[in-house]
Amino acid sequence: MLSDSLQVEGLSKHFKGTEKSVFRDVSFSINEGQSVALIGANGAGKSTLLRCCVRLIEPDSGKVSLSGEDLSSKSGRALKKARNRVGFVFQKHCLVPRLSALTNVLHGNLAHCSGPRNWAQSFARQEDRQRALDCLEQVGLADFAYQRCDQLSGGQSQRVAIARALMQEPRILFADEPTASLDPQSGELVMDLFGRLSRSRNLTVFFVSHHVEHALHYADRILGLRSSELQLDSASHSESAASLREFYA
Ligand SMILES: Nc1ncnc2c1ncn2[C@@H]1O[C@H](COP(=O)(O)OP(=O)(O)OP(=O)(O)O)[C@@H](O)[C@H]1O
Repeated sequence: MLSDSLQVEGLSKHFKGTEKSVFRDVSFSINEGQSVALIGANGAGKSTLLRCCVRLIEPDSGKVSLSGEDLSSKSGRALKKARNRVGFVFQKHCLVPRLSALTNVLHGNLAHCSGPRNWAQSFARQEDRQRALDCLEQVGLADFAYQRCDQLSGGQSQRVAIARALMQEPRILFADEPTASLDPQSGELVMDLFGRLSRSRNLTVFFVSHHVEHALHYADRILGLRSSELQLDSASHSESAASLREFYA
């Protein structure tokens, strides 16, 4: 499986009409197959940074590259194509509730399709349906393929959202507080899944979390945003729950 590295150089963002910059001059890089956690207090700028990395939010300055390919200079179709290499999992899983798990996962393939957007409902090719079933199998939900998503629990829904991201065949996965709405056990399941995917597919994973234990256990490296700066970039084995909690003080 191909995976991407991420290089971020001197990224800054200031929203118009607000007093101070969300972050200034942030630089870091993530190697292929690495799992990296981003921590920081509420409002520190974690979601904004994640989105600026793929220009879902436009940074004011700085450069972002995927495996050395500069995203900052791209626009239109070229930017969309590069972005298709990035899978996104959000805190709110954004599934279509009345559709089955399988159809929602098939939507992950839309980025690679040129035909009409409603094809996924009934005209998916057999090989795509099989691939979607395989993605559901990987997240342990093969038996729920034909269940409507509004009949799934929060943890199951989040795993469908991960299967949808996998359907896109991403080379790097961004996850923004993927366990925020889950109970501790479902949260562990989802994080275990990221760990497994990172190892088995050599998938690069960049996730935001408020759980210092998740950051310590599931990430190779931990980044921390505070006072508009990247103040922590450290191997997780050099940190402890106490040292990370201090970061929130
Ligand atoms: N579109 C926007 N316009 C103006 N300000 C914004 C916008 N989006 C975010 N902000 C501000 O930028 C700051 C960082 O927000 P962001 O959501 O990135 O923080 P966060 O670290 O992800 O927070 P949380 O842990 O609460 O999810 C906040 O002060 C927020 O109010």
